[in-house]
Amino acid sequence: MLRIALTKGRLEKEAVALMKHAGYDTEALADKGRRLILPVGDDIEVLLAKAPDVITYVIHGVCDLGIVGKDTIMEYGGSFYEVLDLGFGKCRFALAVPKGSDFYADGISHRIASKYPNVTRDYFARKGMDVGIIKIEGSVELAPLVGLADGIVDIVETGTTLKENGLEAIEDVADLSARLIVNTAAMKLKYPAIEAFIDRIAQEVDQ
Ligand SMILES: Nc1ncnc2c1ncn2[C@@H]1O[C@H](COP(=O)(O)OP(=O)(O)OP(=O)(O)O)[C@@H](O)[C@H]1O
Ligand SMILES: O=P(O)(O)OC[C@H]1O[C@H](OP(=O)(O)OP(=O)(O)O)[C@H](O)[C@@H]1O
Repeated sequence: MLRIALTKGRLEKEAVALMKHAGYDTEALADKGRRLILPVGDDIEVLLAKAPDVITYVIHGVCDLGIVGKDTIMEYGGSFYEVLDLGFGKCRFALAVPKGSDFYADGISHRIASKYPNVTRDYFARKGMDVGIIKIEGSVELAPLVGLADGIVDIVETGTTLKENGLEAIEDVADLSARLIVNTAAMKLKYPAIEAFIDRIAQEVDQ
């Protein structure tokens, strides 16, 4: 039996579609109601969790595999194998500021709001810049609008949220997409089953 932690929300639908195209029986996932653990055929069960919790379940070994965004992997890290770029959930991390503002002008403070403080710290550390980081849980675009921050590091997909709130991306931080991760011990102990799953999914991703 393999147990897979799947990020619920935005990544869920495409992850389920990918498994279905790979030949897995995803009927229970399509009609899940409020259930959080769903069977996929006889040999797999899928657990639905918030993104950072997917990593927690995989690291602790209660799930063998996980499907999670690269954003979450970059922010939380941990010891696991990242085996496949699943090719959906494509977006990017960007640094965005109020349109027309000069973030790097002399005398400007560098307060950055983000749901991803570690990613933000690492990004500016690589530039040799010490910035103030304000952790925000969502709708991060609000922070510069009300003067809480000078800029944000956040996910950008279409750019609509930035545009409609008078912000502009000035630097790309990283390309993001959904990834398949594997618990390190499970990779050894359940290798044949895990390899078979990775192969079937990888074939679909390539197409
Ligand atoms: N605009 C977006 N475009 C593409 N992928 C996105 C976008 N926003 C988030 N994602 C991806 O989907 C994952 C889950 O995002 P989702 O918004 O469903 O959950 P969340 O970030 O935990 O927010 P919430 O608290 O609203 O559930 C993110 O970790 C990221 O990988
Ligand atoms: O470039 P866009 O296509 O506009 O997408 C980007 C938005 O999507 C995400 O927010 P989400 O809807 O998950 O809400 P949140 O801000 O509460 O996390 C992200 O944090 C941006 O706000």
